[in-house]
Amino acid sequence: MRASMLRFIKSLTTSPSSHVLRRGYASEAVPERKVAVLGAAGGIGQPLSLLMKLNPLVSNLALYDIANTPGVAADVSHINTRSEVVGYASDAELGKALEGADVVIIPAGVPRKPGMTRDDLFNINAGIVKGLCEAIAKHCPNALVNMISNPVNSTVPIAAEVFKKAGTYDPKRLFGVTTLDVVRAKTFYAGKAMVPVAEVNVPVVGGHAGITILPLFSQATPKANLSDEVITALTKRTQDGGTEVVEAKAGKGSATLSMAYAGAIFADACLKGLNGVPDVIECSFVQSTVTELPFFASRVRLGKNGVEEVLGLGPLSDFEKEGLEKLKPELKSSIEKGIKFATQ
Ligand SMILES: NC(=O)C1=CN([C@@H]2O[C@H](COP(=O)(O)OP(=O)(O)OC[C@H]3O[C@@H](n4cnc5c(N)ncnc54)[C@H](O)[C@@H]3O)[C@@H](O)[C@H]2O)C=CC1
Ligand SMILES: O=C([O-])CC(=O)C(=O)O
Repeated sequence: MRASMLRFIKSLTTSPSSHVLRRGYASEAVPERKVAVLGAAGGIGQPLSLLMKLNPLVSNLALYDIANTPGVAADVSHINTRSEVVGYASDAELGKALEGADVVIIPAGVPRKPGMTRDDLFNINAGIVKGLCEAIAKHCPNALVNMISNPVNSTVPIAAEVFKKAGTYDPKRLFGVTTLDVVRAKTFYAGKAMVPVAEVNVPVVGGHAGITILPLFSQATPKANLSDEVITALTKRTQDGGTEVVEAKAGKGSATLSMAYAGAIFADACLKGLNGVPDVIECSFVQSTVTELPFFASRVRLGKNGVEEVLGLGPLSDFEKEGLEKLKPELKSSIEKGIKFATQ
């Protein structure tokens, strides 16, 4: 997945776009696909919009934000790639931004500052996500929704409840984006295992906050003989990856560039699935029966209707089994908090 993303970015800088459209994404003509980014002018939204503009699977790119959209949309629209770009700048234009969207990516909302948990964002972001999901239910109920706004462990259940209330809920079409956890786990593992990072695969399961993020390094490939101490340290660094960036940015927000990259990888996977590309698998926080919790992140096979199959956890080490039991109470309460907010 990552290799193909790098390939298409490289191809865009060396080839005319008509040429790019014929490259390896599908054997037949590439279908029209509309992607809407909600929160497009933000720290994540801007580089994510750029990356979606570079994606040859996108034919229409709708950029929506409540502030600074016209500048971002004008800027991105000058790039000579396939998609047509339209900016939507106010609540009144949200419906038009969403109409006909195949994939809606939501990085709208406030980011953390040092000392905050993701849950501290709940009071502001829950309301933002609820409003945006009500509009999605109305204007593009069949879209695949990629939820980036934190706390993901609660915003995904909020979205599900909003869609249930509107009568449009399809669990196959709602995704919490946890790809950044996978991106980090791959990078950190490659550094310790001394293997080429592009070849690394590591599933990350659970949720997207602190100890609810559970990287399964026992299943990492290429295999490496890492000590228990190193695995413990790698696990902690992956769980604290967001905080590492928040602290380094010292009050100027959280991960934006690596998140845009991760969001673009996940949206690309959704588009490939919609287009019928086989064996597209990514980790995501989805409605799940993998554990007793109603939502859980694990590997998911993507297809023409969104989630084709939620894959199981596979064999876990004792350390991972312990981590799984430890994360459940926190994840459960974050899920319940989201459901309560949306149903009250
Ligand atoms: N899932 C993940 O792995 C990650 C999630 N995040 C989360 O993504 C969210 C956004 O982060 P940043 O882009 O850094 O924040 P930011 O503050 O730079 O950008 C947020 C954007 O959302 C816009 N916005 C606010 N309310 C809106 C609404 N009702 N409709 C449309 N747009 C609206 C703002 O105008 C702003 O442009 C945060 O909640 C952050 O915690 C961040 C990194 C990783
Ligand atoms: O840590 C944060 O607040 C942002 C985030 O979710 C991440 O970087 O994983």
